[in-house]
Amino acid sequence: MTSCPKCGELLDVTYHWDQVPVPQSLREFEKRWSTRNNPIDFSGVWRFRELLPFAHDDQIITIGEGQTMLKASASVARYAGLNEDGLFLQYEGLNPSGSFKDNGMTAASTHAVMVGAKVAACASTGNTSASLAIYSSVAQKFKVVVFVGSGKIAFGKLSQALDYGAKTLQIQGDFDDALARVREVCTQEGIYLCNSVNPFRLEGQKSIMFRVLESLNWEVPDWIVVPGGNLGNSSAFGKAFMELKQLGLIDRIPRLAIINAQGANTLYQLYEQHGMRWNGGNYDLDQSTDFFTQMDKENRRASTLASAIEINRPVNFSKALRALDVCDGVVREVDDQQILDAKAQVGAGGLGCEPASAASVAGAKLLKSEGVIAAGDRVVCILTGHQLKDPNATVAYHSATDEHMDEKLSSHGVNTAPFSNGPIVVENDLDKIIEVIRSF
Ligand SMILES: Cc1ncc(COP(=O)(O)O)c(C=O)c1O
Ligand SMILES: N[C@@H](CCOP(=O)(O)O)C(=O)O
Repeated sequence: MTSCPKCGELLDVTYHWDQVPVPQSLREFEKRWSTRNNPIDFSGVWRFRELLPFAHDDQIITIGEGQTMLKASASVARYAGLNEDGLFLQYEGLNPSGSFKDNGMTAASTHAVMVGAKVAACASTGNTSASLAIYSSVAQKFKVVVFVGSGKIAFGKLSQALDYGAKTLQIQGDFDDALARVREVCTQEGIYLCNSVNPFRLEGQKSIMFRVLESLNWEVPDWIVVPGGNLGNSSAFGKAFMELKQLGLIDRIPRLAIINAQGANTLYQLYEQHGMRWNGGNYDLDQSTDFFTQMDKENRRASTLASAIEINRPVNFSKALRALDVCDGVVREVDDQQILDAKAQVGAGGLGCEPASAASVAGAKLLKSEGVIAAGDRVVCILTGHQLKDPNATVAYHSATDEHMDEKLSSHGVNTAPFSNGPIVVENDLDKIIEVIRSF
């Protein structure tokens, strides 16, 4: 069960903190750096286990997730208009399945096995399914069924789920349809659901913020900027900071910027345009209900090249409102042109990422241009997924010219490729090749 049978709201994990041996200072977690030969201490999630204390050590299923890094990028900072030492990229593409989802899936898989699940399922635009499938293939404790919308998954991601042995159901419709359906199926069949409706998954995703703080020598940055899709990450980040503050482990909370793609901007519309707020959970439900009724009436579908955030009905909507409240947050939308341009800058300026991830950098640039982020702020952009996840979008961007744009790009409003770095066709002739190389 992932939601309250009475009100339908998603469940949340809460702890009796007074019964948990929480360290007095975050620095105490550094002790685990020297015991990294223990798999639980090696994990970038479970080495913070006192902050997600729902499993015993011997129950934890880990495959070395969370060995990720925070890296300053001067060139991406310049692109965003920030001071050269002020922009950091939290690179979650280093996870075993290549996206941030592994932080959550180690926790969800652990809980699935704790409750004796034999089958787990998810709907996915690709990364959730890749992550769930790899945990199942390593743990060998439960089978996996994945629901994907037709034509809505990048091949890099689909190939992972297939290879890791998940059964994949391609159903008519998009991610929102697939998620609604898998929720029904899981309830009816008693299957363990691993989307971000699962509160234990979000417990694991809190650790991304613990590692950001750790990399900044436990100093709180000014901003966390994250792409917003189903809003699991933003919800988890808000919970992480809320709990750290309650526990007295940090003295201030960074501001949170959630960046929607323009073609999938439900949160942006409801938060920034309709002024919806958390208000202790007593937000005006009617306002969102009307919004979604209208969405259904018009059969309004999410549409963006950043397929991982092509989501119109974010299930964690209400938890994200809480996160925005905790973190004095803002929401912005960026279009596909801004996303792909930012992606090319991230690629050329360190690490690389998939399209959805680059929404964070595009969003930071936008917020700086609006004066919401100041040039001297310390800004952490979350790069949620590996560069190899969606090669089609990348190659299309780099091969496009102003005269000749890829059809799919232009149908999504991407009409120029200012940072294009496409292959140069050159005759297989030594002199000609050298001439080209010398011209760089
Ligand atoms: C690469 C990538 N970035 C961002 C997101 C959006 O994250 P969230 O759903 O937690 O908002 C997803 C999937 O949801 C994703 O796969
Ligand atoms: N981008 C996601 C969409 C599903 O989100 P989830 O966080 O609810 O699992 C994916 O990779 O499938």
